[in-house]
Parts: sequence; structure tokens; C-alpha cells
Amino acid sequence: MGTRGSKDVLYLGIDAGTQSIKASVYDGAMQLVQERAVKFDEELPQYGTRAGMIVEDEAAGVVRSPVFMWVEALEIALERLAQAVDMSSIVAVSGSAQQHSSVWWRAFPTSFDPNERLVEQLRAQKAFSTELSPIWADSSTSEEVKSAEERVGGAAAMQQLTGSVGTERFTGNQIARMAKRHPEIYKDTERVMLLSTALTSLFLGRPAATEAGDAAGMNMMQLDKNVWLDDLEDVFDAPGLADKAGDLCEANANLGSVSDFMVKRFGFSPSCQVAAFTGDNLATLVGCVDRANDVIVSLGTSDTVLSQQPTRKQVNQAALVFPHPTDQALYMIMICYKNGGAVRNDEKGKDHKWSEVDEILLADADENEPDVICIFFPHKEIAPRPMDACERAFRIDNGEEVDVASLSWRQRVRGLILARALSIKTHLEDCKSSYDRVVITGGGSNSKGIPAVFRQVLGVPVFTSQQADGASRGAALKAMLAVDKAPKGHAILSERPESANFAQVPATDLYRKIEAQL
Ligand SMILES: Nc1ncnc2c1ncn2[C@@H]1O[C@H](COP(=O)(O)OP(=O)(O)O)[C@@H](O)[C@H]1O
Ligand SMILES: O=C(CO)[C@@H](O)[C@H](O)COP(=O)(O)O
Repeated sequence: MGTRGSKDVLYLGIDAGTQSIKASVYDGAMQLVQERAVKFDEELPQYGTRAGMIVEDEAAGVVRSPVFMWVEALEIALERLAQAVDMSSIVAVSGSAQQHSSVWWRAFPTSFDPNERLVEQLRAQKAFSTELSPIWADSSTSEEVKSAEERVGGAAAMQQLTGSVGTERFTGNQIARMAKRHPEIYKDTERVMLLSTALTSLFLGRPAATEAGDAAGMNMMQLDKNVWLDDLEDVFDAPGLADKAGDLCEANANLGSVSDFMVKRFGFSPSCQVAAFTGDNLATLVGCVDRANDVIVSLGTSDTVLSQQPTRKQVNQAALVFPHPTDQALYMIMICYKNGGAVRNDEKGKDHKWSEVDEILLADADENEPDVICIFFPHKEIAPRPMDACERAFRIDNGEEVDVASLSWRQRVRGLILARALSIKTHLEDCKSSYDRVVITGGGSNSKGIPAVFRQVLGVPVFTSQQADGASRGAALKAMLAVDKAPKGHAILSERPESANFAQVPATDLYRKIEAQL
């Protein structure tokens, strides 16, 4: 018998983002029941991350995150949740994780002791061959990308085969770098998994297969067949990779019951099912799409623009193609800006509140402090094409460059959000012939001001998801789908009627000229 619609059953959606892990419980009508989050920098300062990341080498683009921090945060989130909800009513769990990031298992434990903390057990067993995992923000693999592309016949061939051109943060290239520069770690690794797969495995208590949606973010999977590349080991110059990568599974796979450890430690029912976890952007799409044509803008640590379509048609090399996370007849198209929420955090600074940012964004234009377009990339940007790090500003009427040192904080804040909205508008002009509304989600959707800027710049109605974290909602929906085929379109959206008041919205042609000189 189906369970959807019942309020007696619960579904758990985990979202392991760059800066925090969230665990959200929904009832059978997909109403949020409880949510618990663990913020890495604030609550687990012993790991020394900034925005959840450790920049090991800025110049070389080496960015890592501590794998034990992820495990510990998951454990704390589940402990907190268990104090708030009846965990035995959860009939299925699924999750999402920052894409491309990898977990390097030296040996997956053969058993877990319910009387011990997970993090301590994994430490004691030396479960990981490296404690610092390469993550999506890493851009250190340009050599490996070039080599992998050459081996499959060039960038276009890689795009045709895998859905994306060779991409620095994609896991296959990260694995190739590890095999070359740290062969001792590579050799000592039994399984290398996406973070989403590693979390699935922790719920199952055994190594899981990799979900095809997230696997498309590795440059390792043949997109239309959902199987690994035939010559995986040659392409990435990584002996034994086929074994280390494990199996693939389809997006909606139900992988079985939670482990005995999960039952005894957190109170899950032994019959609670684990649906394959996916990438956070894929889950966000599931959690936020209400109408087929909706464009989703996720303002997390990165900013992404997501849409779904029935063909794999791409407009440019920045557009990455993934199998849809729930509907096999569709594809997800994504672009990802690296300089997103973490840059906005820095611009806000510790001395200001988000409400002050909102006030500035919603204020009228002021001719004494004319609005400008601010391109602030503390890190090399990856969308809509690779661009060097820079801090530059341009007039909104004619695109002339302005001295950044002369700008007030107000001009910087307004200019930063204006630039992102303009970049997204030009990208949407390139790739969608028609879109009539935009849904904003992720931490940035808590803002009053940012949706208003998007509304004025894009000129279409702007909505936000009921809950800022669309990804954990999408994950819970995936859990529901794996045990009970639910209809699509569960997003609960609210329109954000306020518009910002820039004196003029720069033409996209002007913005294109600015972006072309970066
Ligand atoms: N009120 C707010 N106004 C603007 N941005 C906000 C607000 N609250 C949170 N954020 C943004 O949300 C980001 C975190 O978003 P989140 O989706 O949780 O990230 P991730 O999934 O990458 O961990 C922060 O970097 C910050 O920029
Ligand atoms: O690299 C990508 C997508 O390709 C990023 O979007 C990561 O998936 C991180 O997501 P957030 O933590 O910013 O939500």
C-alpha cells in the first residue's frame, strides 16, 4: 500500500553542502516536520575550515575538506534529529552532497559498533587513505583534464561522451591527479567515492553503488548509457580505477535497508529504506521545480543555474549535462559559478548583518553613489567560462571601468549582486528561448534584497522555495519516490513581489562586453 499523503510516515532528506550538513524530516504530505543543521566553521572549528574548505595552495587551486568533519557533522545532525522526532517513523532516507567531492576509503569497515561514535570508529580503523578530500572548489587539475580529453579525442568528444567537457573539479580528473602526485594514497585506496555515495554507504553499512545523476559530474560515465567509460583506467592513467570506482546505479534506485548501526544508534526502523543519494544541485532541481519550464537559481557557497529539458542539447561548453535525478526522460542542464555565497559573506563582513545588506539592496538609487557593476572574483571563475581572479568595477550606463578603491560599501554590495543577476540573464538568453519565472533557493534565498534584484534585472516573477534548502527537500522527495511513486511537482513556492530600484538595468550586450574583457 502506498504511504504518500499519510502524516504518520516520515521521510528524511540529508543535504551535505559546502558549509553545513542539514537533516530535514518531511511527512507524507511533504510538509517539513523538523530540520537540524551543523555548520562546519562555527560548530566544528577544530577542523580549521573557512566556509567549509581548506585552501591548501591558492596559486595551484588546491582546495580540500576534512572527511572526518563531514562524518562528525552527519552524526551530530542525526543525534539532534533523534531528540526531536520519532526516528522509527522514517520509512525512507535519501540525501544530497556537494558535487564532485570525493571520499577515499582505505578499507570500508566490515562492521560498525552501535555503542561507539561513528567518527571515532572510522578514525580507529584508519578507514580513509587521505583525511583531506579534494572538493568541487579545487581547480588544480588542468594538466589531467588536458590529458583525459586528448585520450578520448578532444574536448568535444569528452562532452559528447560524458555530458561535460573535461572539467577541473570533476572527480575523474581529481583521481588522475591523486594517482600521479600521491601514488601512495592512490594505491592505499580500496574505493574512491563521491561524497554522495559515501553518505549512502554509511546509511547502508556497506559500500554503495554510485548514483548515475551525480556520476555525470566525474567525466567518467557515458552519459546516455549510464555506464563507466570503457577505457576508464587509460583515460585517467589510474591503474585499478574500475575496481576502485565500484558499480553505478540508476537515479531512483532503492538500495535496501539501513544498517543495524543506524537502527541501534539513532533509532531508525530496521525496515527504513535507503535511496541512492545524489548531487546537491540535482536534488535542488527535484525539490524546487514546480513547472517544467522553471529556472532554478541556487545561491549556496557556489551559485548554480539549473533547468530541465527533454534533450541533451547544450548551448555552450559552460553548460553541463546530467541525467535527471528522478525522471529518465529528462536531462538537467547546469552552470556553476565558483564565486558565490562565500564571496557575499566576505563582502558583508563580520561587522554587518544580512538585514543591512537587504536595506542597501532595496534602497532607491542614489546619484551621489552611482550604481556600478562589480566583478569580484577572489578565486578564478569557472562560469560562463574560465576567468582570472579579479576585483573590478564598471559603470552601468556605458561600461567604462571605475576605480574600485573609490567605491563605498553600498556601491560594492549593490554592484556585486547586480553583476551576478546580469551574468545569469545573459546565460539564460543564450540557452533558454523562453522562461517565465525563476525560483531562488539555497542560503541566499533567505535574503530579502537578492530576490528583489533578480526580479528587476531578469524582469520575470521571482519565487523562493518554502524552505531555503531546496536540496534536502529534493532528497526527501527522492526517498519518497524510491518507496512510493509520487507525482511530480511538490515544490512549495512563494512569490517575492518586491523589486529593487536600480535607476537602470544595464543591457545584456553591455554586460557581455564587460565580461569579454575579464
Ligand atoms: N539572510 C541572508 N542573506 C543573504 N545570504 C545569505 C543569508 N543567509 C545565508 N546566506 C548565504 O547562504 C550561504 C550558505 O548557503 P547554503 O545553501 O547553506 O550553502 P551550502 O549548501 O553550500 O553549504 C552563505 O554563504 C551566505 O552567503
Ligand atoms: O561544483 C558544483 C556544481 O558543479 C557546486 O555547486 C557544488 O555542488 C557545491 O554546492 P554548494 O555547496 O555551493 O551548494
